[in-house]
Amino acid sequence: MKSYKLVVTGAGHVGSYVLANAVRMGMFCEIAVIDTLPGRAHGEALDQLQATGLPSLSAVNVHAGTPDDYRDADIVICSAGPSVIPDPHDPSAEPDRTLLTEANSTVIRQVMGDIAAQTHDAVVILITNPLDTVVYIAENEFGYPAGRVLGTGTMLDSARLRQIVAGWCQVGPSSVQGYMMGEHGHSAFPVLSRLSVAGVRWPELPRYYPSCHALDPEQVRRQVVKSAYDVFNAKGWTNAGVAESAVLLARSVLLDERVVFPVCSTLRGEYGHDGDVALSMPSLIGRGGVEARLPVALDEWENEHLEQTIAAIQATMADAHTGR
Ligand SMILES: NC(=O)c1ccc[n+]([C@@H]2O[C@H](COP(=O)([O-])OP(=O)(O)OC[C@H]3O[C@@H](n4cnc5c(N)ncnc54)[C@H](O)[C@@H]3O)[C@@H](O)[C@H]2O)c1
Repeated sequence: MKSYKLVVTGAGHVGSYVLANAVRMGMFCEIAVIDTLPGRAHGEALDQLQATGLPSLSAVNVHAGTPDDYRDADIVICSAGPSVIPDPHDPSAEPDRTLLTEANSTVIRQVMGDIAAQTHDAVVILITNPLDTVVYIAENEFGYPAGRVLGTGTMLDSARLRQIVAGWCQVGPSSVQGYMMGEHGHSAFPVLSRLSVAGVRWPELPRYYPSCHALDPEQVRRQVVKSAYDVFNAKGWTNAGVAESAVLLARSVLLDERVVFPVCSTLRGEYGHDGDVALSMPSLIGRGGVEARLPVALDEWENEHLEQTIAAIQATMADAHTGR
């Protein structure tokens, strides 16, 4: 029977949560943890290893790793590199993730170089921001096979959207189908033309769910984008939603689930773009990573926002000296 190995690269607020969720998922027999901060990978790995002494967890060989661990990895989840930090003088500030472009384009080039030197088989799931530019660099600068590099992208933004709509309708979030597209950042937009609550489309929601008032798309968009900063400004970082997204993606790959998630990858002809931008859109996830992108037709407002988000991502890509 095949036993699966995960490498978690970057074991800060996000990576340590990924590690905890991955241990609890019970699908990996080995997890290697890599971090440049002395002691961090060892400490996080040892902490999780000790937790496996409890009967609720399966036995997992969790240990500090080196780049050699990429060689036989099935999955790599990377959250290496700094995050933006709250402004102590402005508790409602929304610092743009693109502030990280210079630092994290260097980090991803180093990490992806290490991965590509050891394997072209592992599916690499990226979290590091600015996510879309980081994915573009990793996918296009290292000769890695198509589909095997992806970013959690707007999976997290989409979870926030569904949770917010569920609150408006007073239903459980699993009754909401819908997603955000574009940049994992300020220019992400909701695809309301495709959103439904158990089949009831967006314009009809107030009729069936009186607590849900008609809102224009821009208000929805702003609320979802702001919701990230509600967490960020309160606790200093975000980690729960993105860690769950990454581990869910890992499971979908390992089980070849062929489920559709809004993840980030480089467009190859979709929406008239071929190899010049990476963004999140509905994508089929299976054993090969991103097995297909599904370019759903968008309405006029959504198409305008698609162009705006592409322009925003390409500006960041230019700052990172990548792209065409
Ligand atoms: N995509 C998303 O939805 C999402 C959500 C939250 C955070 N993030 C991003 O994830 C990243 C990590 O966030 P965090 O809050 O965990 O930050 P953090 O500062 O707590 O942790 C980052 C870790 O990366 C390590 N690191 C730095 N360079 C490294 C390298 N070259 N190799 C290995 N490890 C390295 C650091 O030592 C640190 O432990 C940030 O870029 C953040 O913006 C993305």
